[in-house]
Order: sequence, then structure tokens, then C-alpha cells
Amino acid sequence: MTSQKVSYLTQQQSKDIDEELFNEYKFSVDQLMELAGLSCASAIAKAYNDTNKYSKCLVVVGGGNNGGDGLVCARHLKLFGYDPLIVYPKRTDKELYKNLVRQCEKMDIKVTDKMPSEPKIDLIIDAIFGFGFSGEIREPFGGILKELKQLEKTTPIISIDVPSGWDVEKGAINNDCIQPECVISLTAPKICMQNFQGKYHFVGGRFVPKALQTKYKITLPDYSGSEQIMSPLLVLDPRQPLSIDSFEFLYQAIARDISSVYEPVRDGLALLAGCYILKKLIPVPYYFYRTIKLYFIPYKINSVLLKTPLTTNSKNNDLSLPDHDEHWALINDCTTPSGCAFAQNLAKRGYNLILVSTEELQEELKLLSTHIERTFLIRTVTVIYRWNSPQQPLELTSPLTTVAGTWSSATPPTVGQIPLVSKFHRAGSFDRLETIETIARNANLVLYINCTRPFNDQNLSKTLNPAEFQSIVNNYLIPPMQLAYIVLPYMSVRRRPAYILNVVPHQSCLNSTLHRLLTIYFNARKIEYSNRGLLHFQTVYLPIRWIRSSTDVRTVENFQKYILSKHGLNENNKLIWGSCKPQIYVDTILRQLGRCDHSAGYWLNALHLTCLSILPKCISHKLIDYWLIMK
Ligand SMILES: NC(=O)C1=CN([C@@H]2O[C@H](COP(=O)(O)OP(=O)(O)OC[C@H]3O[C@@H](n4cnc5c(N)ncnc54)[C@H](O)[C@@H]3O)[C@@H](O)[C@H]2O)[C@H](O)CC1
Ligand SMILES: [K+]
Repeated sequence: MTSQKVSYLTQQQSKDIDEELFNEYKFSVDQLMELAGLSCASAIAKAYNDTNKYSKCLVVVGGGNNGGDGLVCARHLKLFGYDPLIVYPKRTDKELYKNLVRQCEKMDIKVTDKMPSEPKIDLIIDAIFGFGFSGEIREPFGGILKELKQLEKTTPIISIDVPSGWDVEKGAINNDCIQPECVISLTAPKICMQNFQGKYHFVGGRFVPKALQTKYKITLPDYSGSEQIMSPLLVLDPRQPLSIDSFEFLYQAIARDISSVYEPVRDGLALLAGCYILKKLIPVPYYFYRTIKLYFIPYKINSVLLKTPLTTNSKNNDLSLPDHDEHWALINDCTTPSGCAFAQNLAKRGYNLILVSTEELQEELKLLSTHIERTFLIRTVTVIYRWNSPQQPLELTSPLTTVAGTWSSATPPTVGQIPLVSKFHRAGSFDRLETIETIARNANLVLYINCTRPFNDQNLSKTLNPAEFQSIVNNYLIPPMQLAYIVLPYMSVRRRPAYILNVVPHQSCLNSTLHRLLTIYFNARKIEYSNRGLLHFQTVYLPIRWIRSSTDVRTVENFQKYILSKHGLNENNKLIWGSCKPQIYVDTILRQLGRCDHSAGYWLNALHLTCLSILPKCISHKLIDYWLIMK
């Protein structure tokens, strides 16, 4: 099991380790700088891998070793196909630095003293100050940082080791501080990174010998294979009682909210909690746990919400899994971006996974399973199952064997002719971002669009059989729960306003089970956060016919542009799309929609992609009003 937690270093610790590397371990500065700069370039190439979109890189270099890292990084970026330009206002009069500059110039990288006027830049690499920074910012860097702060609105800033101008421990001390989109911590993150809210955080600089790590009692990244960088886990401030993605947390939160509202549900949750504890102590057959989670709880909720008697004719679907005394987690819909994220997060923590998806996504499921097994060295079992046709028996593929140690990142596995890595890059969500964490860290505005099949509420309360109900719970409940219990609390703690609109495609969904459940959850949350006035939840009806008839929305891209322009938002606003694999998603949704008009499904899906998007620093009340007028 690999633990990905890393220690945060104080300024003094960083300096001590640095000094010891040079004095005791006899590394030379240029050796470590080369590795540091290479890590930075590798991280940039990973996060901003489209060299057509991100070509021109402005590397702003300071007078210390952080600046040296920047010079090395520029050279590697050039080799990776980027087009760097170096701004080096205060040159260091040392042989090492002169050589680094010469190497760059010899590679056709321009080195200037001043910031270019009206630059056309795709990325900014901030190599001004690292852990050596202290006191008031002295010129010319004060002026340069002000310029960077302006450029930040349109261009991503990537900071090497520490965002320049930040206190190494206290972080951004005022609103003038730059807010980089990406930081590459070297050796280990500095304490200021505990409050980092940008999109990417990497750790690089893989050069610290084990003995030094032991001496300073610090946890350093557990790099896999020959990797030079890794993404650290989101480590929350221990004073905050939240765990971002644990199932325990989810169920604790549900238990707290629901049981205060509906007594009958408490039994189910008590049983679940008991079962959970039992499962931790002794091996419990997996299907027992699953039965409770997937059948008993929904029935309990059903019986309360729909005022129908609890039915007990559930079939005993024996999963025939061997009993394990390890931790297993089941991920429903694991081929969706958030499912992938969940799977990856749990795998990182050493959970073995039962990955569930539908038969159209079998190939993806297989790829996901293999990739996760090989990356995290855990075991997976894949299950093909469609929740909304419960008569279909659970089909369990044979457990895949663990292939520890036989795979290297230089030769990614292929399925047919398709290398796994490119497949998932195209598919999006996989190793680039952990969707849930990204949303939680960045979102100011999350719109959740419920884009599954509209259903008739009358039928729901009168004729819905338990199996149908189960399908609804599985289809409708899980994504809002992720929002309600993972994304929202995290945003609240970070004092970020959240407006959740549950946009429904049909009037019959206005008072749906989902709406009622969300209302219960949000009311409970509101009490907790109401004083801050940060939380807003509303279900609104967006007619399908409008989406279908609107001429402005012929493609997903158009639609995104349309939404932005409609709300006076600049197209340059950086959007992070919640879901990155529209085509697969569209296919699935279309099939799920079944009887529905395909174009409606398509546009609903486009809407889903659009509205799960995150608009940093531009919460627009107008946007909310607009949706409400649509209603
Ligand atoms: N062990 C490692 O992790 C390694 C990290 N490396 C990189 O080195 C920097 C730290 O380098 P150092 O030279 O000690 O300090 P800085 O570059 O952060 O800054 C010194 C530089 O900045 C000037 N300065 C300081 N304060 C101010 C101020 N208030 N206003 C203006 N100028 C200021 C100072 O005069 C110097 O010129 C670390 O972060 C890593 O990026 C090594 O490359 C390898 C080992
Ligand atoms: K920096």
C-alpha cells in the first residue's frame, strides 16, 4: 500500500535540509538544481500537455536558487517542445548562473532584463523567490509581481517551490499576492501550501536520501517507479473535522442529517454503522455489506419519503466474492469522471475496489481496472451491471491478478492498438485531475444538472416497485450526495459561496424524490452554515424544448461560449469542465434515456458538462437569476 501523504516544511527545516544536502551529503548545487528544474518542466508538461495551446512560456527568474531552477526548467521546456522566453532582471554574478544563461541562449531561448510589453503568453513560470524569501519585496520584483497579478486573470501562473511574494509559512498575506494555478513543491511542500487552492499541486525534486528523511522525521513523497513528480493528496488541516472522500465520512454525514429528521431511517443507518465497524474488526462477507448499503438503506428511505410500506422481497444476489479481511469499496458508475476520481482516491489509500459499470463501457472498465491495479497495487473486481434494469443478474468477471512490478511508465500497457495512457488522456478525467478534489478546491459556483430520464411523480408514488425505486436511488442519489457531502462542506469550510441548482428537464421532476432528499440534506447543512449565508439550493425546471429550439447552441463549445457571453463573462475566464469525456457520456446518456428524444439527451448532456463547470472568481448572480427566469 502506498501512502501519498507528505510533510509540510517550515522555512527553517527547508534551509536545514538544503544545507545538509550540500555540506554533509556533498551534492553540488547544479546537480540538485538540474533535478529540481527537470521536475518542474515534467510537471508542466503533464498538466499543460497541449503544446499547441500552451506554447509561449514566460519564465520570470529571481536572483537565488529558485531562479536557477527556473533557468533549468526553461531549458527542459524547450526540449519538450515549448517556446520559453526568460525575464532575468537581476543577474547573479556567479559562474553557475552565467553558464545556465549561456546554455539557454545557445538553445535559442531569449533572455531579457525586462518584462515584454503586450506579451502574448500562454503560461507564466514564476521562479522569482523560493524558500529563501523574507521581508518586504524589494524592486524590481515588487513591480514585476504586480504585473503578474494582472496577467494572472488571463494566463495560468506556475510557481516553482513557493508562490513568489507569499510568506513561506503564512502563505498569501494580502490580496496583492499572486494566486498561481499550479505549484511544484521541491523536496516537500512548504507550510504555506496548506492553504493552496489552485488547480494543480505537484511535488518534485526526488533527491533526498532516506537517512536525511529519517533524521528530520518527515514523510516525503512515495514516488512510483521512475517518476520524478507526484501529486500529493489533499491533506486537510487537522483542525477541520472533514475527510474529503471517505465513505465513513459520507455515512457519518448522512446519519447525522437524516436521523435528526426521519427516525425510521436511523435503524438502517445504525445497522450500517454496526456493520461497518464489524467489517473493520472481522471479515464480513462482502455481499452482506452491499445488501445493506444498496438495498436496505434505499428501502428505508423509500418507506419514509414515499410513505409506502417497506417491501422485503429483495433477491439475494450473492456476489460469490471470497471473504477478505482487507478493505474493499464498491464504486458505482466508475467509468464517469467522478467515479474514476473516487476509485483513484480510494485505491491510493489501499482499498481494493469493486468497479461497477455498464456493458457499453466494458472496455473502459477493463482499462480502468488494469490501470488502477498497476498504479496502486491493489486488487480490483469488475462488475457489469445496469442499475436501472435490476432483473439483469450481476455478472462478475474473474478477479484480475495483481501485476506488481512488471509495468513501467515507459511502456504503458495497450489494449488492442490503443495505449492505455493516450486513451485515458483523451478520455480526460483520469490522471490529469481528480475531479472531485478539483471541484472542491476551485469551485465558486457548482451547478448540478440532473440529466437522467424524467419520470412521472404520480407513478412514482403509486406504482413504483422496489426494484424501480432502487434504480432511481442509484441514479439520482449518488452524484448529489457527492456534492452535498464532499464538495459543499469543503467549500463552506473554505468560505466559498456555493449555489447549487438542481436543474430538471421535466416538470414532473420538480418535486421528485431527489428534490426532497436534497432539501433535507441542504436544510441540515444550512443550519450549520447559515450564519455565513453561503449556501443556496434550488430546483429549477429548464424546458427541453428551449434547449432544442435554441439556435445558439449547436455544439458543446458554442453552448459554453453562449453561457459565458449571456452572463457578461469574458471568454478568457478559465473554465474547468466537470466532465471531460463528452462523447462517451453522451452515448451513455442517450442509451439511458431510451424513449427520450436523442437531441434532448444530447443537449441535456451538453448542459450537464457546461454547468458542472467551475468559474473561478466570477460568481455571477446574474447567472442564477437567468436560470430562475428560464423557469
Ligand atoms: N533542497 C531543495 O529543495 C532545493 C531547492 N532549490 C531551490 O532553491 C530555492 C531556495 O533558494 P535560495 O537561493 O536559498 O533562495 P530563493 O531563491 O528563494 O531566494 C533568494 C533570492 O531572493 C532574494 N530575496 C529574498 N527576499 C527578498 C525580498 N524580500 N525582496 C527581494 N528579493 C529577495 C535574495 O536576495 C536572493 O537573491 C528553493 O526554493 C528551490 O527552488 C535548489 O535548486 C535545489 C535544492
Ligand atoms: K517561485
